[in-house]
Amino acid sequence: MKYHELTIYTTEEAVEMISNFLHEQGAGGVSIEESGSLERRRDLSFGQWYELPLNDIPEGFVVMKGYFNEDEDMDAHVKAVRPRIEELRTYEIDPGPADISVVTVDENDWATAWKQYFKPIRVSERLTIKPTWEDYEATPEELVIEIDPGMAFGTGTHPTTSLCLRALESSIREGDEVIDVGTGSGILAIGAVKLGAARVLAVDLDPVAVSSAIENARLNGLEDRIQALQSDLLGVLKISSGEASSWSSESNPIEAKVRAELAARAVSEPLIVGVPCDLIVANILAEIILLFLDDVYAALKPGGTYIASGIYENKEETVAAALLASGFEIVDRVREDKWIAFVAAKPKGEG
Ligand SMILES: C[S@@+](CC[C@H](N)C(=O)[O-])C[C@H]1O[C@@H](n2cnc3c(N)ncnc32)[C@H](O)[C@@H]1O
Repeated sequence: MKYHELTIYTTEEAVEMISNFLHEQGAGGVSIEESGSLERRRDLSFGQWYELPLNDIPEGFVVMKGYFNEDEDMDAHVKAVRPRIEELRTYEIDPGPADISVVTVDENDWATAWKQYFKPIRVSERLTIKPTWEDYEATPEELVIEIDPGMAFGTGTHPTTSLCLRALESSIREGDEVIDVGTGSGILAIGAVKLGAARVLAVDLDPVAVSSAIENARLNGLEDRIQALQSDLLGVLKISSGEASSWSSESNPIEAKVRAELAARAVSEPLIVGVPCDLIVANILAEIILLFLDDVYAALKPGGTYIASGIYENKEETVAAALLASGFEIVDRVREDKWIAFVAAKPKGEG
């Protein structure tokens, strides 16, 4: 299968806006190559992210790539995006040269090109992430997460992921039942079990991520303790409890599909995590975190922990206020680069 790759040469200050434009045009993923950086930053809503070699992009500039399906009308997308980028200048955001080009790439090249830059990495005191294709000799106290993220987000080297893994390391108690929302490659679910969780329900809206999480759970020998399902946020809990009042199959086709699947497998595959559970972790965008705080609160036991990541510094106070308004206590804020993860607790004695 082939993809169109739309490339825009622009500035760091315009990145967030242009990324939104590309998503609004229907890009399935966006990658960002920065000056002197080893990283492509994460896609802002879909979750694609991978590493690149050092490059010669000047300081302050970036190369963004939006990925579109083969059958998309790329001329129309370029026509739609170009004036919106130019309009940024009227808001005193400088998009730089904003050159746009389109090439068609083979999915296989795209899906595997990053692999050579993904190496074993120690992300916390005890956890090391190891690509499945690399040799690595772990020390006895190290917990190794084997990962082949494929097309799903979650190599563990992105700050939003490593913040979650560190927060999990300090929060998980032996035998905890955990839900991982937006599991991507399943990296946090696997990390949670390695750190002592009894079982993890791992959900993602993207079926590619669900398959990747299932495969990675298997690679780590944890298929009995990690259940990966497609779900829009915590929608799967409502389906399994038979409570479907807040949405209908017409308005949410994914949930309709999941409901049908669960109904078909209801006897053979009930949810492996009891709700309310001990800990929920979500590494998704701040905007999405804000959408389902009440559902997270309801799905946690009193005294339970919520680790919320994927929050860029400009959204820190909005998320903090929303957590408090939903009834959570903020236990900790951890940061890396300009990303923040919150560790919050549902107060003991709350129903
Ligand atoms: C930033 S990635 C996190 C992946 C992994 N948990 C990690 O920490 O590296 C965010 C993930 O959330 C998923 N996602 C986005 N919106 C979602 C939604 N409404 N419901 C469930 N998952 C969603 C994306 O498909 C993506 O896999």
